[in-house]
Amino acid sequence: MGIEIRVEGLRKSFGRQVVWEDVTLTVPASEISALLGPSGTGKSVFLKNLVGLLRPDRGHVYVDGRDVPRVRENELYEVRRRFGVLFQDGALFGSMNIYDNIAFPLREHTRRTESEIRRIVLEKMEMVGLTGSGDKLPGEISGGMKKRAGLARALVLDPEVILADEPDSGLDPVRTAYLNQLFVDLNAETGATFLIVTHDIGTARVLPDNLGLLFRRGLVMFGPREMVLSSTHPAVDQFFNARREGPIGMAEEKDAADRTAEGGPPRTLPAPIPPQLMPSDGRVRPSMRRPGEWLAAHHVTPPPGSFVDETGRDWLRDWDTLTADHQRPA
Ligand SMILES: Nc1ncnc2c1ncn2[C@@H]1O[C@H](COP(=O)(O)OP(=O)(O)OP(=O)(O)O)[C@@H](O)[C@H]1O
Repeated sequence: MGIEIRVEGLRKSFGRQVVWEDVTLTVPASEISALLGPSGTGKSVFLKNLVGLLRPDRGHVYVDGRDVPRVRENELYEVRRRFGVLFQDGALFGSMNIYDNIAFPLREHTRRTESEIRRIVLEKMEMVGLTGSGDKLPGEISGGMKKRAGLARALVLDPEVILADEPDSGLDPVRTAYLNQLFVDLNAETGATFLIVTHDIGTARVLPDNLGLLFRRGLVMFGPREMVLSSTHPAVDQFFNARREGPIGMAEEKDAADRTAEGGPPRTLPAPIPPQLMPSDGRVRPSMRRPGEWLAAHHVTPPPGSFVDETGRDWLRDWDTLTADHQRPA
């Protein structure tokens, strides 16, 4: 099962450059959360602070009662064991085949026998769809396969939290859709907490239970997907609707406060909220909310056309029928 990560008043700078300050949020246990933000807003730095690879200037990161920035070096190892981290490029060892790459954390951090290791590695390879590719070197496989190999390696120690830094960067839309489905399926199967950094608004709109946006040295918003996708906050609306008008500029130095006035109010309605991805094996994830649940509870009207999928099915209206079908064994 997953664990929650509670972040309080976190600040990080490099020299005189403040990356972000006063970041406070709770990444809920066993849910899928995604963190977005313009380039350079410190998303990768944030993930590194969670696992103690970087130390914040101040603030707390509570993981199961331990405050990560303040644990001793030997305790840090215990904390890190609970995380599986998928780095941007998969971070595979180029000279090792895929099997040995995936087996690496087990050989390094456990006393398991080679036959136990083999069972675990083959199981994780099957989970990510890499069965039969164990003998290949990283240089011989595609970018998408490298990401899945990195994911399998992140899974071998059965982590309670999975952090993935731009797992979809460089992938075509079809591979991205498969990878997103894989995240949903893994979350349903393992119950781990997922925090995914992505630039892909398509991913952000359909994959997570919760969404966050980093901008202007802070966390602008973090909360349920429906809340963020229906928000009228200028930066949130601009980012998740990919608009030019709004406070976010071409480069960080153009992200000046007065851009809101410059851009003026958005001239078009926000995009409809799509239905969330469901596990492919017919399960319903515990954190999966009814479409429109958050909106109804907060008296927010969703943008027109929301919750209708590409086949024209209306998930808001027909949720009971659609999920009844979904849960019926094939
Ligand atoms: N070890 C470091 N030393 C100094 N500065 C750093 C270090 N790591 C990151 N930075 C700076 O911190 C800022 C945030 O970097 P980070 O990689 O977290 O951004 P990001 O939001 O993940 O960007 P992108 O979306 O482009 O990947 C950048 O200005 C970067 O140059």
